[in-house]
Amino acid sequence: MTLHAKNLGWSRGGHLVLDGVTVDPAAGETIGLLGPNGSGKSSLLRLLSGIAEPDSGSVLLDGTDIRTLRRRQVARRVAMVDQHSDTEVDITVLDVVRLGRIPHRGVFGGDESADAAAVERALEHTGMTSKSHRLWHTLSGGERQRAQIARALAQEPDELLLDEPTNHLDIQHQLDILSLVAELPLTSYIALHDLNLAAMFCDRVVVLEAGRIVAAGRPATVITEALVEQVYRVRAGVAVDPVTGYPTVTYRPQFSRHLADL
Ligand SMILES: Nc1ncnc2c1ncn2[C@@H]1O[C@H](COP(=O)(O)OP(=O)(O)OP(=O)(O)O)[C@@H](O)[C@H]1O
Repeated sequence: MTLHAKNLGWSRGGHLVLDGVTVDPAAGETIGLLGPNGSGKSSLLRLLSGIAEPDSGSVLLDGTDIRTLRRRQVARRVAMVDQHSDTEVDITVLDVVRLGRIPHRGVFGGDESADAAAVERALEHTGMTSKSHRLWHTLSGGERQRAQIARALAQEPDELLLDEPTNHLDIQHQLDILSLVAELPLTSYIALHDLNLAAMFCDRVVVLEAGRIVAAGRPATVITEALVEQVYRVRAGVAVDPVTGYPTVTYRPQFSRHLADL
């Protein structure tokens, strides 16, 4: 059940962006979306969030097509942090995180103590408590990213969609955010470029190439030298770390390409 992509097809500007994409996570799983630039990861997240509608196939939330659900019903269950989550308005971190509570407010308001507790937990989980009164424009890129993740966590979703959530974060915060997401009792889809982080934190990975799934399964099965070469056109060594058991990718210099140009 949970949030399920069923045979999704989506075209934009005469170009087939997603073609027959099916992903059916078990509740609580962390799904890594991998693939080169333009392979369709963000587009898949947009369809899963309901921001955009597929041309064919469907997105199912516990078996119900999300097109038949009200926006608020979806927003109470599904939170998204996209690559361009930003704000022009100069509000504080606390205000940004409080936005996550909007789907939980009814006509007569909401439960203020539940809202405050959810916001406090989200700030704490993302290490942003001490910065909660800072204005948005004073934050670094990584702090903004953590504030947006806090906003999504304050929403208390069952399903979390993250588009490259680590791209502005230092190593410590990359590991902190991904281990938090992996440990929370949420189903999450995370678009990632870092194959080693995907191997460490994802239960399953789905590899997209030109809008189609070319491999899917446990990271140790999917992340292989052959796959990295086929999908990313990069030579790499993949070894299983004897301590963690995770596959670890080491990239090889691409000298042959330069030599071929000489
Ligand atoms: N609205 C649109 N109009 C035209 N083309 C689009 C539109 N949205 C997406 N595309 C195209 O669809 C393809 C997939 O884009 P998408 O952003 O989903 O890829 P991605 O895997 O997330 O890439 P990246 O790693 O660069 O973020 C790209 O070729 C992109 O140019």
